[in-house]
Amino acid sequence: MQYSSGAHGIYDVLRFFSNLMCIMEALGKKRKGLEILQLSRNSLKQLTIWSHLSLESSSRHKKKCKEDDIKEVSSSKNVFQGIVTAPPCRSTCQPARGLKRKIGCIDAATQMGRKKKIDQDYELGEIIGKGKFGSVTLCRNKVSGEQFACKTLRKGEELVYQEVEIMQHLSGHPGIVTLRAVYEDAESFYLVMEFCSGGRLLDQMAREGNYSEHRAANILKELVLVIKYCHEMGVIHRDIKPENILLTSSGRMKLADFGLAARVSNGQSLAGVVGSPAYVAPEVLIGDYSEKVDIWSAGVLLHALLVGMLPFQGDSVEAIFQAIKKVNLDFETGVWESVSQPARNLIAGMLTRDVSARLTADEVLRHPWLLFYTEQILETSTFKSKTRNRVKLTSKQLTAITGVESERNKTIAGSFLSDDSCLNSSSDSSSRRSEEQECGLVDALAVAISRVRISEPKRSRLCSPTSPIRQQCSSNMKLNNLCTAF
Ligand SMILES: Nc1ncnc2c1ncn2[C@@H]1O[C@H](COP(=O)(O)OP(=O)(O)OP(=O)(O)O)[C@@H](O)[C@H]1O
Repeated sequence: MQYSSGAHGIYDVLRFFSNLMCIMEALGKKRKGLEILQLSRNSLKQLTIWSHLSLESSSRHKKKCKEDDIKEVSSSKNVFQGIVTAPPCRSTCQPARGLKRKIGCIDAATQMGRKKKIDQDYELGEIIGKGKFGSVTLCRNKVSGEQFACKTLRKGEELVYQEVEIMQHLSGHPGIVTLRAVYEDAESFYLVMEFCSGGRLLDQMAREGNYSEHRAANILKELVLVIKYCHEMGVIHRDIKPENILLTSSGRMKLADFGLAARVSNGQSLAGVVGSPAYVAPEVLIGDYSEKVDIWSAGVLLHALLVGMLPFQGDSVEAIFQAIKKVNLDFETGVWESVSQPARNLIAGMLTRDVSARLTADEVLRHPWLLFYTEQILETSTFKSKTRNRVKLTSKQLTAITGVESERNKTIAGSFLSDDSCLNSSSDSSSRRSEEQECGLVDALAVAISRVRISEPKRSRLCSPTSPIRQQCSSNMKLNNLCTAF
C-alpha cells in the first residue's frame, strides 16, 4: 500500500516534531511528488467505516481507510497540484500562503513539549474511546490538575502523521477540539486535547430522537462554520458525521477526528474513497471530488437530526452506495409533512448530486432557514404578540434574511402578512399557538426563498485554479493564536 498527500509538508512537520531518527523512518514511508489518491475495487471493499442503518442502531463498525493502489493521475484539468509550499515561519507569523507557515510556528512551541515524555507532565487515566490507530484516554495535568483527553496514535500509517499535522494546523478554532500538546516516543504520538465531557452528538441523537428545527439549525450553523473554516484552511474533513462531533460540558459542539482529513490546494480534487458509507457524497464514489463532500455529509446529518433517520439506507455498504447514487429523496410526504418548507429546501440544496449546484458553506450559512433560527431576527414584537393568526414579516426582516435590500422585499413582505393555514385560532394552548406562529413564519420563508435569487454557486478558492488559498482567521481568532495553539 502506498499513498501520499503532501509529502513535503509532512516532512517539514516531522523535521520539527522528531529527532533525526524519527525523520529518517518517516521519510522511508513517503513518496515524493504530486499525486492523487485512487482506490481499487478491492480496497473499496475494505472501506467499511460506519454504515449504520438507523440512528437507533448503536453498533459502530470501525472504519478502514486504507488507500490502496494509489496512482498518480495527471489530467489536463490539473486536478491535483500538490500541497502549497509556504515560506518558513517568521518570528511574528506574518500572513503567508500555505499550511507550513502556521505549522512552522506551532512546531517551535511543540518542540519544547516533546523534549519530555508525556508521563512527566500528565497522568494517564481510563480509556474513553478507541480508534483504529490507538485509543483515547483521560489524562490529568500534573501541575494544574486540569483534565484532558489523550489520543495515542501508533506511528506507521501515513494517515497518523497527517492527522497530527492537520490537528495542529486547525487547532485554535472554537468549533474544533483544541490540541493542547503533542508528545511522541519511538512508537506513538500523544495528542493532548481538550476533554469533551458531553460525549458524542450521535449518542445524544440516539437518546433524544428528532430535534426541533430551532435546535437542528443551531447545530448545523456551528458545524458549517467549522467546515467553512476547514475549507478556508485548505482542509477537507471527509468524515463529517455525528460520531465525530463531540460536545463540551456546556453543550457546545467540537469537530473531532481528522484521521481522514486531507489537505488541498487551489485547483485540487481528491480521489481516495474514504468516509462513512451513509454520509459519503456520490462524487466520492466516482473518485473525483472537492470540499463540497463535507456539505453533503452535513446535509445527511441535518436530515437525521430533523426526521431521525438517514436519507440513504441499505442492507449492505454496496446498497447504501447505490442509494446515494440513485435514490431521489421525497420531501413532500410522510415525516416531511411536519417539517417546514425552508428546512426541506436547505437539505435538498445540500444533498444535490450536481456538485456545482450544491450549496457552499457560505450559502448554507446565508440560507433563510438557518438565519431565521439562528439570528433571532424574527424575535420581534410581531412574533411575540398575542395576535393569533397574523404573521408579519417586514421588509427589514426580509432584508436581514436575504441580505438584499430592495423595493421587492416590501412587496414580498406585503404578500405574506398572514398564513392562516398553519394557524389555529381556536387553540387555547399558548405554546401551541407559538409553535403554530413559528410554523407560519417559517413556511412563509419558503415564499421568500423562491423569490429571492441566491447567487450562483461560487467556484470556491479550493476549486479555482487561479486563486490561491489565503490563510484566514475567523473573526474570533487572532492570527497569533493560530501560531501558539498549544
Ligand atoms: N477530546 C475528546 N474528548 C472526549 N472524548 C474523546 C475526545 N476525543 C476522542 N474521544 C472519544 O474517543 C473516541 C475515538 O476518538 P477518535 O474518533 O478521535 O478516534 P479515531 O481513531 O479516529 O476513531 P475512529 O476509528 O472511530 O475514527 C471518540 O468517539 C470519542 O468517544
